[in-house]
Amino acid sequence: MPPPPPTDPPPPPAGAPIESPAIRSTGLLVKRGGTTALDGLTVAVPRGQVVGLLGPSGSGKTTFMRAVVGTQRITEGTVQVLGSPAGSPDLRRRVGYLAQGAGVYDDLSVLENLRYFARILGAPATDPERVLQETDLGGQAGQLAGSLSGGQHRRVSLAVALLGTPELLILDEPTVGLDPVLRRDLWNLFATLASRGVSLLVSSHVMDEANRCGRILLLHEGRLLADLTPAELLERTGAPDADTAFLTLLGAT
Ligand SMILES: Nc1ncnc2c1ncn2[C@@H]1O[C@H](COP(=O)(O)OP(=O)(O)OP(=O)(O)O)[C@@H](O)[C@H]1O
Repeated sequence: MPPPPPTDPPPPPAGAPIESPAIRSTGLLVKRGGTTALDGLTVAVPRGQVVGLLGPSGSGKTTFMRAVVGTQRITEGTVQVLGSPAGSPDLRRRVGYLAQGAGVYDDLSVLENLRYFARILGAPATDPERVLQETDLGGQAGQLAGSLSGGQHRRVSLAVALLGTPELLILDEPTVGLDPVLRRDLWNLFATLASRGVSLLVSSHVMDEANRCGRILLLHEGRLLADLTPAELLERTGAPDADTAFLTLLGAT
């Protein structure tokens, strides 16, 4: 009998310590106004995977992402990103961030926007063309950003986040407003980037998208409800799909 073909190593079991994670937060407490947005969040995001950050509206996803990129004032705790404290100057070019409502210049064309941001980041001159193709915006290169559809506009912001080939991508709801074909294409792009070693943290409301992630972090009221693989999510809850599984977990708290 020939030996069985090599297979990928299995993902670490839930709760196993992760060596040298892309992101590690410890006891992260964030108060925004009178609200506790993150309530002592301790979590590790592994490298080289697509990690989904999921949870209901107001559960703290955006706040966590802001803490990771260093734009969120932290009340207590620490966040380490690629081995440095969040917000360190050396992380600026190593981390790409797609914020909710991320701004591009509406009075510049798509390509002009990308060239502008590439210059600021010191990205290679060939990068704008590359990210245009990756986000399927080649046909809109010369169009003013202000005249794009909502989904196209969102993809320009995503293209900006991809400039410079960052090691870590923080993408806050990148697939909002996109049709199913574009959503599928983007998740395929995320998987390709992860296979090249890029670490991705991707937030979503759409539980269905959990299935496209290597690992998922479920947030609820600023706390970590679960840290597991999509298969473990279904196994643990006995639910037929991610939506039902999440509702089951929420009901169990
Ligand atoms: N600028 C702010 N001032 C006060 N409270 C805020 C502010 N921004 C967010 N919050 C509160 O912090 C908590 C976490 O919000 P956050 O935006 O991180 O959640 P989210 O999971 O990203 O939600 P959504 O999916 O709706 O974007 C919520 O209770 C929210 O009301």
